[in-house]
Amino acid sequence: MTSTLGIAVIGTGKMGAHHVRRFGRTVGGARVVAVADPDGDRVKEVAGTLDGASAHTDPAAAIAAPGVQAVLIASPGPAHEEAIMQALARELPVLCEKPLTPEPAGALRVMEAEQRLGRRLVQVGFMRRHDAEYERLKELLDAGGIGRPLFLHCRHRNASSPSFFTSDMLISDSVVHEVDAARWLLGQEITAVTVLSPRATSAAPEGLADPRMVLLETSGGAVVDVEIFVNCGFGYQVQCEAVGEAGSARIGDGHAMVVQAAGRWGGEIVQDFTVRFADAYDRQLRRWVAAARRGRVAGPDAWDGYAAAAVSEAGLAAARGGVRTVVELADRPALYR
Ligand SMILES: NC(=O)c1ccc[n+]([C@@H]2O[C@H](COP(=O)([O-])OP(=O)(O)OC[C@H]3O[C@@H](n4cnc5c(N)ncnc54)[C@H](O)[C@@H]3O)[C@@H](O)[C@H]2O)c1
Ligand SMILES: O[C@H]1[C@H](O)[C@@H](O)[C@H](O)[C@@H](O)[C@H]1O
Repeated sequence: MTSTLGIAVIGTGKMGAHHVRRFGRTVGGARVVAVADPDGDRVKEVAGTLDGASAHTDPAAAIAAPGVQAVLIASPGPAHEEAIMQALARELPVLCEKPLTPEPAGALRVMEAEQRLGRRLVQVGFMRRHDAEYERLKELLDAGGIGRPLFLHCRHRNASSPSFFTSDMLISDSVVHEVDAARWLLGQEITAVTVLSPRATSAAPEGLADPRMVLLETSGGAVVDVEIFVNCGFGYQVQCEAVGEAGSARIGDGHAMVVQAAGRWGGEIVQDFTVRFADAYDRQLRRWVAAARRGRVAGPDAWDGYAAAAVSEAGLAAARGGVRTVVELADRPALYR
């Protein structure tokens, strides 16, 4: 492998363009050599910011472009599986934005493809696992610092939702982060989901069930509550308080500076994920690049993407039926143990 990893970026919308900017600025050892997006103007604009990257409207062409050694997928969730399969057919390492696939069936097919290859090549962009605060909380829990965990109280607030957001996406696109974080922090699977939908905020677009309260039960007997509120108006907040038998620990309270002046004190609330998780995205990419150069993954894998999708599926059924829904999880293949 050459000293600089050649990357194809599939999907050059908000997140894809963000990742593209990281290569060459905060993430070394890799270079974007091809970009793809069905929106021809968009892909040309992003390619224009790069030195010599080819622009494609067909993702398959970008993945097959000369010099591509790894693939970063940042297209919408329903398009992930097809691009992953094209990358796996070439045995290329993949970093796929969350959700791996919106439904568990697609994730199972991805796992089957990896098992045929006999190795894990797919990493999922659950970037919270690379966030310094989440890492500290995980270390504390693993060291038994607050005793056996009983609860995780989570708040996940976005200032506003994009125009394409649906009520299902509050669960499959947003709460999916808490699902992965809870599985990772606790080292347990999610076994059942309950969803409560209070009266919607008047700030939400017509028909959007926002906010929601999602309750997750875990295989170790803990309970996780998640307030998901994607039109809260005031900013981007992701908080998590773990309560154990011997104490509690909380992350996500504040990230910006506090200014004291003219007889007042105060701070700003960050407005979106690109600011709150900037360091986590950098660390995620650096670790992925380092691992991809060795043909490995460095973080949540296809099993984690599958488990999260299975919980989302149960969550959507719970929301529709108004009842507690048990998560159906396949046996964990040996490759992912
Ligand atoms: N980890 C995070 O915090 C985070 C934050 C935002 C978005 N995301 C994820 O990133 C992905 C993209 O989200 P976004 O906010 O950038 O959306 P976006 O709508 O801004 O961008 C998506 C882009 O993909 C393109 N596209 C559509 N179909 C495609 C296909 N088949 N192949 C390639 N490109 C295609 C669109 O033209 C668009 O330019 C989603 O999976 C989303 O969940 C993750
Ligand atoms: O795609 C985004 C992204 O994953 C953010 O991290 C999350 O806060 C949003 O709710 C979601 O829509």
